[in-house]
Amino acid sequence: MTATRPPLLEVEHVTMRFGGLFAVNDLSFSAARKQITAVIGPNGAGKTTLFNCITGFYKPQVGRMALHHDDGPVLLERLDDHRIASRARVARTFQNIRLFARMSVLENLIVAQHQDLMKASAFSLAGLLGLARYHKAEKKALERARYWLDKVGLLDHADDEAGSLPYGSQRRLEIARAMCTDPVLLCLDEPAAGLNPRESHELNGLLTGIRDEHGIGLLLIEHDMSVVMGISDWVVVLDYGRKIAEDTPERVRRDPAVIRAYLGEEENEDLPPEVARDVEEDS
Ligand SMILES: Nc1ncnc2c1ncn2[C@@H]1O[C@H](COP(=O)(O)OP(=O)(O)OP(=O)(O)O)[C@@H](O)[C@H]1O
Repeated sequence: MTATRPPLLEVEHVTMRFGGLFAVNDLSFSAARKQITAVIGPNGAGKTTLFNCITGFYKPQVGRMALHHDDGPVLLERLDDHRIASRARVARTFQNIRLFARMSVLENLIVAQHQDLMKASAFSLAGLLGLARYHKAEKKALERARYWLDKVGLLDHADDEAGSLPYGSQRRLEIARAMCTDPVLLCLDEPAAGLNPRESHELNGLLTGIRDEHGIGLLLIEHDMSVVMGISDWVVVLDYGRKIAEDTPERVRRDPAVIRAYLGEEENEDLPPEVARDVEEDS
């Protein structure tokens, strides 16, 4: 008999309080390998706080977050953010782009691999002595950077200043930078924010490509429902820090609790367009 493999990420009873406010309240869900799991919910529902817990920026007061590698689980709540990136191999992008604006596009991707390069250089010694293993690591870092620049369509801009790129390209560069750290879980905080419909469509292709070709898990916070409904395999819905639904995109958008959370006491115009269309069709 073969034991069932656990999901990639298991979040169990996570609670994060700020004073008396429960930003995330007794939240449990899991995210699978080779799948895109979206976390959605109205403003203030607790999505970013959840990401901050998973990536070590916050320590939840209660709960367990296990990332299952082939050699066993890593408990994220026990690690600081650097170890979560390097040991657990969780990468993230931010709601507000955080690139090194004055560095070149390529340099941003090399800096992201700083950890590997430092190790290979024995913390500068091997680099200073010109040892082969450092050159090998340096070559690998460059190859990886070029691979991801090609994937996000920025190879021709490798030498441009990152801050000079159009907004949509900076978003793609952030994703490339996160992928250069070779994660098993990629957390994306509103990657489609500020993108036009064409860029949003391209983003969908990039993210499904990462899922299908690289076999990692993606955790996605997104308000753009065309992205959520178009590419997610599973959707977790938060409201006031609590999980109110989790299901496939098709079922979640018809869920009365989800519709109510987005509607509040207001009229349909507050609904994401994809959900509003379903409500109209159903009525
Ligand atoms: N550092 C903090 N200190 C105090 N309260 C906070 C802090 N961070 C978040 N909150 C509160 O926690 C709640 C959840 O916020 P969070 O940013 O996680 O929501 P969100 O779902 O990501 O919202 P949005 O979609 O607007 O980005 C909100 O009421 C917010 O004001």
